Amino acid sequence: MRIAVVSLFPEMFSAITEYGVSGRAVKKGLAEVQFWNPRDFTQDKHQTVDDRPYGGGPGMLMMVQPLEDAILAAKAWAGTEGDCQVVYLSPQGKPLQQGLAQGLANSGNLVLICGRYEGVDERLIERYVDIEISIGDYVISGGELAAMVVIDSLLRLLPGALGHVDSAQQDSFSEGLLDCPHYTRPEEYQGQRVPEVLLSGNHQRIRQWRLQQALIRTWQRRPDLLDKLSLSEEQQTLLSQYLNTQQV
Ligand SMILES: CN1CCN(C(=O)c2nonc2N)CC1
Repeated sequence: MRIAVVSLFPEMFSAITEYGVSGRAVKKGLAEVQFWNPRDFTQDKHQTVDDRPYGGGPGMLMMVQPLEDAILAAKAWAGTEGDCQVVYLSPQGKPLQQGLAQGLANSGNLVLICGRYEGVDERLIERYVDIEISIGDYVISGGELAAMVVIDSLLRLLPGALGHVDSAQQDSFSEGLLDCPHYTRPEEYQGQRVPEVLLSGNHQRIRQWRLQQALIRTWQRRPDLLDKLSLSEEQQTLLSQYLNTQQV
């Protein structure tokens, strides 16, 4: 998988290309990440990359010519092996959720456009962008952090990225549920013991306990997620067992 990033600050991306699960995925060659900086495509001695908005108002936009030339170069690289999707990160985009991350991980190559200043000319979005993606209903200083969140969320889903094939499956949201509680040594910490079932060695009981805890946590913290799910018979039984103890 090739991921082309168009950004004025490519150095920021070492946070995901050089550390942790995402860094190991890149090192293993599960994905190639390359960068195209619009500043390298400027044609003036000052290397200007911003421009004033028509209609006035505060702030600047990314200058069209350097950005477009960077996008074309990125597409040329990302598009050489099959088709590629062009993503623009913005608060106006489709909210990033686990299903979208999985879809991106299963898709072909990607071009990620990171806006700065007040954003980019709408005509470039119309001409080149296949999907706008938002990481949340808030405004950050540029598209780079959002692009890193998108890249990290999809890299960990690539086959071979995680040590244990089940890890991604057991993550929060993998079945539309929040994650269950986790425990490690010591067995007793300041008077609090690890739940006995986790010490039992009974894998079926442990699986069921973890699933029930995930259902309870989702019911308590994100009932909106439960509303979207059609629970399996086992999931319904496990949640009902808990709710019956709560006189809900
Ligand atoms: C131009 N620039 C504005 C700020 N920005 C975001 O707030 C954002 N991106 O993706 N999800 C978000 N929220 C990125 C693009």
